[in-house]
Amino acid sequence: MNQTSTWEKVDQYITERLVPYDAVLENVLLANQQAKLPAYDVTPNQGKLLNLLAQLQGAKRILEIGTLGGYSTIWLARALPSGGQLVTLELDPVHARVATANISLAQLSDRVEVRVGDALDQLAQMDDEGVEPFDLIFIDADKPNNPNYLKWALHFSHPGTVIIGDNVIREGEVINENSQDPRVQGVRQFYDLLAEEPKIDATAIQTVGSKGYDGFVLGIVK
Ligand SMILES: C[S@@+](CC[C@H](N)C(=O)[O-])C[C@H]1O[C@@H](n2cnc3c(N)ncnc32)[C@H](O)[C@@H]1O
Repeated sequence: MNQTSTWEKVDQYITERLVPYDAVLENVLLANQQAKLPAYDVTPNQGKLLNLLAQLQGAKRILEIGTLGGYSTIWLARALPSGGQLVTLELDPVHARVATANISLAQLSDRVEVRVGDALDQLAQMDDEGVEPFDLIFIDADKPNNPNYLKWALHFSHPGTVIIGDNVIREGEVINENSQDPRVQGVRQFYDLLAEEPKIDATAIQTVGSKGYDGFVLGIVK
């Protein structure tokens, strides 16, 4: 048995025991498939981890960069207390439309705002609007922009804000300094920035993602 398949089998074992079947989330994935969205959503086990981290943090305000069909959005928004708010940023209007319908299906429209457009433009606009800091920020969009998203995440944070970044292992390619893949290089710069940034304390955990062996960066703003 190779390493990746062992990880996948263990992940399946954990999911079967600790992530109960959820009709809404299953329908969300079906709607994404029917709308031909790429299947880049977090896995059920990763979704549950996001939900638990938001609960552990007591997050009342969450920012997500990269919505797709809203699968991770729903996991995160379910952790919000009443009156809580989640803002999610998505470039593709088709993805945003599917996500909006899925969020409505999950009965979370009252607490989720889907903002359509390039995330860097949206973040600058949010700054102009004087949007308040967030308690938890999930970065999961175009990986070459991860260093820019981290800078914005720090800008929209307060001491104690949790910052999470997805796809930071990339089947182990992250350790290939000569990789020609701009996503790998974006993630490597993300690590470099985290390492040199005194405002954040971070590490990464290896998990199984939608495309196999992958992981999350987890950080807390000092
Ligand atoms: C990996 S998917 C997000 C998956 C989602 N977080 C989930 O787990 O269900 C990345 C999303 O980021 C969006 N995206 C890519 N570049 C973007 C950009 N510059 N600004 C905003 N969204 C972007 C893509 O269209 C895609 O829907």
